[in-house]
Amino acid sequence: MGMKTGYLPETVVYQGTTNVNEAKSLWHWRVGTLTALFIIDISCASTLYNTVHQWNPLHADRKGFFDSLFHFTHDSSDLLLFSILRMLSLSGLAYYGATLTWKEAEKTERAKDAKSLVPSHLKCPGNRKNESPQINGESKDGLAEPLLDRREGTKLSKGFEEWFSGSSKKDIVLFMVFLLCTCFQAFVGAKCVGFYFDSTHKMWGVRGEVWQGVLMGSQVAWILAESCYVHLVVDARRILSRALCITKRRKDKEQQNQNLLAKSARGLAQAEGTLRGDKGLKEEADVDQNRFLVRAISLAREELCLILCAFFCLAVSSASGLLLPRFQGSILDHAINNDKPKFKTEIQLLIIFTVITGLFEATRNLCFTVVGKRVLKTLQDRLFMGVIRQDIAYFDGTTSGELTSRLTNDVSSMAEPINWMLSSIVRNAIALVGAFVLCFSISWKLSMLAFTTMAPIMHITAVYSRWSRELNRKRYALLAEANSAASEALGNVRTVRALSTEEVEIDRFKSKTQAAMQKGVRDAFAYAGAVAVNDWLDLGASVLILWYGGSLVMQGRLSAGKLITFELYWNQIQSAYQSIMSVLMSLTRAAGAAQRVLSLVDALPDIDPSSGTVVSILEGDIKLEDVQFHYQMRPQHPVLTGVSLHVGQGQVCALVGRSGGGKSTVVHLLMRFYDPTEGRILLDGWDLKHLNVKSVHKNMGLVAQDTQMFACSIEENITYGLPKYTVEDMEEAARYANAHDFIMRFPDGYATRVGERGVRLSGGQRQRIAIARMLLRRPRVLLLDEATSSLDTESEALVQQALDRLISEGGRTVVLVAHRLSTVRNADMIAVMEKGSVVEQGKHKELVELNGVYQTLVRRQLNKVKTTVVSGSDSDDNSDSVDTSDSIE
Ligand SMILES: Nc1ncnc2c1ncn2[C@@H]1O[C@H](COP(=O)(O)OP(=O)(O)OP(=O)(O)O)[C@@H](O)[C@H]1O
Repeated sequence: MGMKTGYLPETVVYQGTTNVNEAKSLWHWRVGTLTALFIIDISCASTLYNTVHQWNPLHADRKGFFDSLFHFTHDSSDLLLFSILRMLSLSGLAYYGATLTWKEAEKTERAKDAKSLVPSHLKCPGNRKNESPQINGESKDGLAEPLLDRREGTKLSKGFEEWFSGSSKKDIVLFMVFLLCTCFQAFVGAKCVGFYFDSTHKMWGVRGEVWQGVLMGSQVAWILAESCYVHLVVDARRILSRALCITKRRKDKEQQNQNLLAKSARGLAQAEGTLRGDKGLKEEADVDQNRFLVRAISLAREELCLILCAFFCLAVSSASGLLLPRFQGSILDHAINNDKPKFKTEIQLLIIFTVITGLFEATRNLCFTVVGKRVLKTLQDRLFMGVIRQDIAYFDGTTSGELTSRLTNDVSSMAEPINWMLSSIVRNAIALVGAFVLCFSISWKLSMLAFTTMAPIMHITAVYSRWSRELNRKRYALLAEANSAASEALGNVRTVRALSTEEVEIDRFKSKTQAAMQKGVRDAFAYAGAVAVNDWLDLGASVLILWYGGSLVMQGRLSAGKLITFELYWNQIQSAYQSIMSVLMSLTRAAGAAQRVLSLVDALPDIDPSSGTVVSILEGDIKLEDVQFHYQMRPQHPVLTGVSLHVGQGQVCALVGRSGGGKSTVVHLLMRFYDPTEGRILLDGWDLKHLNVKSVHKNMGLVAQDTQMFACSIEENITYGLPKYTVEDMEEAARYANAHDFIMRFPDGYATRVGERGVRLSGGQRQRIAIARMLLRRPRVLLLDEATSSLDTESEALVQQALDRLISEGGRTVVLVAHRLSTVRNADMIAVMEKGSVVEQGKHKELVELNGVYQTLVRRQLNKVKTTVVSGSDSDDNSDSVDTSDSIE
């Protein structure tokens, strides 16, 4: 089951419950549950009230403290009273939370309609044009209060803000509700086991016991219903904290609000580390432990044979394991009764079943561990596939450190619980249910009493899980930031050393790990607290069992062996429950990591490299029609504002202009790293958007400004991505790029390893290898983005020679971001770019005669050359990309 990943408006990241209808349906569902519970509760209590019963007559003569406390007569009016009290308090709180939820969610909904105020590229979904809400001031109905909500620093309506101000207040209320339910649970439990039904009224006796059972069962449900209240509050907050909303109407503040809204929207649109495609931000669906469980199971499905084998072993070991306490109890009974033959048989059976259990347990463990390891591998592969296919826009908004963290930390955190979850959950679930049934078969009253502690334990675990999930999500994000800081520092280690900023980098790294550690410690404290309270409750249950079970033994209504069997089953239930809980808790912890992993595994890129029409050979006719573009990380800064350009087949087009004019961006769009925001790019008359990117790239060669090398040999770098090649071809390409000679001077020749990102080569050498790589592919369209920028004058001349040769061969369309005037001068067409558009276009001579930007550009550079020659120093102004190393005259 995959998570849906849909587009979001650029302004808002919605997650989970986001609209009023959903909030209302949640509310209805939960209120329905509460009402049903209340009806069961009241009917049981009133039925018991009318049933002939009394406090256990065996205790009638006692006059201790507890006896006076629990000195019930025939009626159980106290039960009724408690039911009503509890129902009123819990429902009242839930209702209050829900009412606020509605109000605020409706405000949010209305606020979304205010999108007409937002600039078109920052619009929210939904539209009701007849309202013009504002951020500050009063609404036309005078009801709404300032309501501009961001992830942090939420500014909500007064009542709601007050309600949520100080989470301690909320926690106290929740704790009180929990306490109320728990106390009542204990009270009803103690009272019910003490009921004695008049045996002369047989019908009443049976019914009474049934109602008694249902009433005690409903207690468990009641305590869990407390979570209803928590959910209402949490959902309300989620709705509010995830919506960007405005609610007011006041004309004189419209402009201010627009700016504020656009600013907030930009904040979200440019947020780093968020999932984005070429078309904008994407929704990362929440992964809670249930979803995680489902995904884990679907991942493990591929190992069906091993899993089936493991389940078979599990079934055998669980069944024989469940019988062990029975043997242990009856061995004790036979020992007490001095029944030697039966004693011997039972001992033999115990040994046989112990051996069987151990054997199948070990096999089960082995199978599940192997499955776990395979799942980890599948997950790692899928994540890497998911990451590498993302749009370039996604990589603009993230760091390699963050991605490495996902590939390492997050994947192993996610896979770790899967490892033992498979083996643990099912085994313990079987043990839990089996022991539960067997406990009831021994004594239902004893079971009822013992289970009164179950609901509080479940509640505490659930509260901790909720809290811990959020905390761990933040912890993993901090770890990713630490990773990012480390890889950035290590990637730029020369700059760090040159500027002696080691301490700065260490502090940066430490601050992240420290924050992550603090969150981990908080989690450890909370975990220890939850475990401690659960252990106490557990011990309390054991005391109850021994107290009530012991009195049953003393009355002769239960054998000592059965009491021991019960105790053993109870321990089994406890340990099975705790194991399940610790798996669920680790699932909770891992859910944060899972969200980060699965969001990427599921996210499909907007520009899918393998879809679209496949072209085998491109002619090389390029047309840009009114192309507009802005980068997502800077949506307010249009880079191309309407570029129209036609480069015919076999033509050479030089893009020149000031730095930042958008020349490289044109090259990026031609490579389809991004799609234009408006306008079209046509290749041989085909809209580039409809062509298969992979097939287009086979026909295109790009040499970019920043040469990218892999940490392998020179040969592997030159032939990168080619399934077949001959050494002759490779050497020819290297010769063409004037790289062969320097390569052969290395002792290992083409086998020389270049180090990470080619650090063992000079910039010029790297660039020549990149050119050789491109030449070997013999592309129909060459894109040269300042391909010789890192070369010294001598090697630049050599490389330029190679490029000129290639260009002069003809038949290839070349788009080059100009670096040398000689190349520019010879180009079939020169396009001068300024502020995102082509301001002049033509041949060198025509442009010089035009006396416009091009001429100014050239003239300024000529002056610069003269100044440099006169002063004998280099100019530090590199802002123009037409080099002056050649004279144009
Ligand atoms: N990935 C990116 N995200 C956001 N903005 C970007 C990105 N890449 C480039 N820009 C911005 O886009 C504008 C155009 O950049 P571009 O690299 O196309 O200019 P250029 O004309 O090639 O400059 P130069 O001659 O210096 O290489 C610049 O203002 C730059 O800051």
